[in-house]
Amino acid sequence: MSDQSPDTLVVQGVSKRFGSTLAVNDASFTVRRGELIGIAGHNGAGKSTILKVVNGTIAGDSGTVTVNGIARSADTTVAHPEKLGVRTVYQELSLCASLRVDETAAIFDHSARGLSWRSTAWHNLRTVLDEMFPGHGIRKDAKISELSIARRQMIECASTMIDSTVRPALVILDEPTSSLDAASTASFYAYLKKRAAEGVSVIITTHRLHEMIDNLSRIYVMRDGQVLSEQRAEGATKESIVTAMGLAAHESSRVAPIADSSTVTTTDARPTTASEVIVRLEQPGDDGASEVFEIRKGEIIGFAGLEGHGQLLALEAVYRASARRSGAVRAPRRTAHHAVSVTGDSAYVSGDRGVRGIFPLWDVATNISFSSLGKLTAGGLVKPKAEAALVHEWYSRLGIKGQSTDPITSLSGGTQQKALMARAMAVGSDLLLLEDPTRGVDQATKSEVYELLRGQAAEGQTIVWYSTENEELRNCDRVFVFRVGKIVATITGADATEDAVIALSFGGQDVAPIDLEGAVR
Ligand SMILES: Nc1ncnc2c1ncn2[C@@H]1O[C@H](COP(=O)(O)OP(=O)(O)OP(=O)(O)O)[C@@H](O)[C@H]1O
Repeated sequence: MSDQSPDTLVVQGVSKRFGSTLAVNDASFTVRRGELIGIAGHNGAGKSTILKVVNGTIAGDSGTVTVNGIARSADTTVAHPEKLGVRTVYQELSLCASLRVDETAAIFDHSARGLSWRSTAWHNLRTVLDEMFPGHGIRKDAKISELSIARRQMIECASTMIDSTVRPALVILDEPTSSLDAASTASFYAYLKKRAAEGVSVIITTHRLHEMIDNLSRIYVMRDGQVLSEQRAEGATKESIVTAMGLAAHESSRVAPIADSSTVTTTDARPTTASEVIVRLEQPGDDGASEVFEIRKGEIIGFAGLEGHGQLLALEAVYRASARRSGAVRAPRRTAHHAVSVTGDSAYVSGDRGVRGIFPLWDVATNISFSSLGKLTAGGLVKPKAEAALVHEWYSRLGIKGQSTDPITSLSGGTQQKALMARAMAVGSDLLLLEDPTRGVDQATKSEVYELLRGQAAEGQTIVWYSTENEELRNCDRVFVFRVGKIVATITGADATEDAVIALSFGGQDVAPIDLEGAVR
């Protein structure tokens, strides 16, 4: 890039307060033309807030924001940031559930006019989607409500790059890959690098720190509202970023040593103990005989694979097959690929916290205690002290910050996720079913969550854990890898490296387009 080009973004001295919370404190940073930069920080550090002040969605209290040489006071909002070439993907996805994909595309694409507006908009969106996420499998007539969270995330990301009436100059991506698998994430960053070379500037926040290090040029680190340091991505390490965030730079102690993927064992990864079988998944084998996969009491099992290959369908089937009471058994549940039976009750942490997770009108405490009210009740009335004690316990176990009487929506995204984890873990069910449970959660808390899960498992709770973050699968005892709806490999957690999981997901061959989950989630 020419040194003569003006910086795409200059943020100077921006502050923003919500009541007693100083969310952003005198923050300054710069993004040059064609740069991919990251903003890292602990949950609640102020990342989403500063980005909303930059795009003018919310008014700051002080400071200035200069986009492409045009300065404005940070205390003014902007009605149409896209007219300034500023596009944003928010952490909480914002697509309208009742629209079709092509109708959704037209909202972002102001060049889609006239009788053929739908097809113009779809053509422009699909052009980006095909390059950003090859094999995305998204149809123009699908309703947004029918799409998985990963596919909605893909649509939001692609929509920022459509060359509409005003070309994108600054693209702001708040946790854009939090539901994407490794293959989609890799193609996404390859696309961003190409657009950056054409002059588009990009700001990304993510708690997947290795993504920042591998793909961006500079990383700003926020801590308690302040932009405290800047690191060149080349040379930065996870530890250097976590330390700058002010978090203990401890990796999970039990994470297994990285195995050589050539030695991955796929045939003999059976549970080592002979404890009670809690989940039984049966699927037809290639030779017509059925294959049975058992999950035993106290095991941590990962469900892995490329997005949309049946992991979530299986996880939901396990949930639906579980009983209302601990220890009870229900009739097996049949899906297209599996017959599932479960002994005992379960609690489920949804990966789609905006739609299937939080109760947005309730306070934090009620969001946490809701699923445990049965054990907090006497004579039909909730015991306030017992409820407060439960909320207090989980606040401290997961390091939740913020008043428990505040609306859940006033918490940062990662902190809301912690509240959802607390809700499910507090139930004390036989089975804990996790769908990308650490989505948006910072590195230090992740390590604590991993430890908590191991503690729960040691006490006899069985955990089934779907994750798009292959790195965290190493915390599992065993990992089931799915391809085209079926379990194709079972490996030990120690063998579950990113390379091994990807290799098994593809199975050394082209897999069918990812379209198993889309129509049902
Ligand atoms: N609308 C709001 N009302 C009240 N407080 C808010 C509001 N939005 C954000 N906050 C507070 O501002 C602080 C910064 O939140 P922000 O969402 O910017 O953090 P973040 O760095 O993006 O966190 P995360 O990594 O969890 O997404 C938090 O303490 C949060 O509770």
